[in-house]
Amino acid sequence: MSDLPAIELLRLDPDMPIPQRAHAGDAGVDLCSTVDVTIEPGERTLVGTGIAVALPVGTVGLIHPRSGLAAKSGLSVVNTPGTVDAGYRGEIKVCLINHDPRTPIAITRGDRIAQLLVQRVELVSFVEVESLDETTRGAGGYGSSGGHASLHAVSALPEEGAR
Ligand SMILES: O=c1ccn([C@H]2C[C@H](O)[C@@H](COP(=O)(O)OP(=O)(O)OP(=O)(O)O)O2)c(=O)[nH]1
Ligand SMILES: [Mg+2]
Repeated sequence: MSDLPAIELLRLDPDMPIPQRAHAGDAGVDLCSTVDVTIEPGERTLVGTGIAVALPVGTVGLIHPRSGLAAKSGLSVVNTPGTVDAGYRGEIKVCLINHDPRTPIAITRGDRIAQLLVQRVELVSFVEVESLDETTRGAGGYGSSGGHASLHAVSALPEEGAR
């Protein structure tokens, strides 16, 4: 499926399964937690996956949340997507967060808690210049193109008495 050679993978925890695609052609392989842990609402925790890999230079591992768990329980990854550098040989860990405001999330050892994608990445260099070329966007960003009028956070509205 990929032009890249099979990626060397070490199981630091031999009980963990080799990360698998749920379906052929899926972008990510699922990563499992090595620990039992309960994450309280709004809390985060770093969990091990028992897996280490040797990614080829010119690729990056990206750790994404699983959408089903996100929708059902509010489980996500704090630094989504997590970046696994090609030179990293340590255990892949996942910084999980419970976004649900009320309900704790119980993780059991072996649960599939996140997914790892491997992508090619450009290892560009940078050159300092005096000015940049002109574009139609220019320095406009952070909403400069409009269209979010109805999406402002409630806290951004003026106080009741001030309206
Ligand atoms: O979700 C993640 C993110 C990172 N890592 C590992 C692999 C990665 O190569 C290393 C460093 O990650 P990153 O560069 O994002 O963190 P940093 O805070 O900049 O640490 P460092 O100073 O080690 O680069 O930590 C993980 O295991 N899981
Ligand atoms: Mg870094």
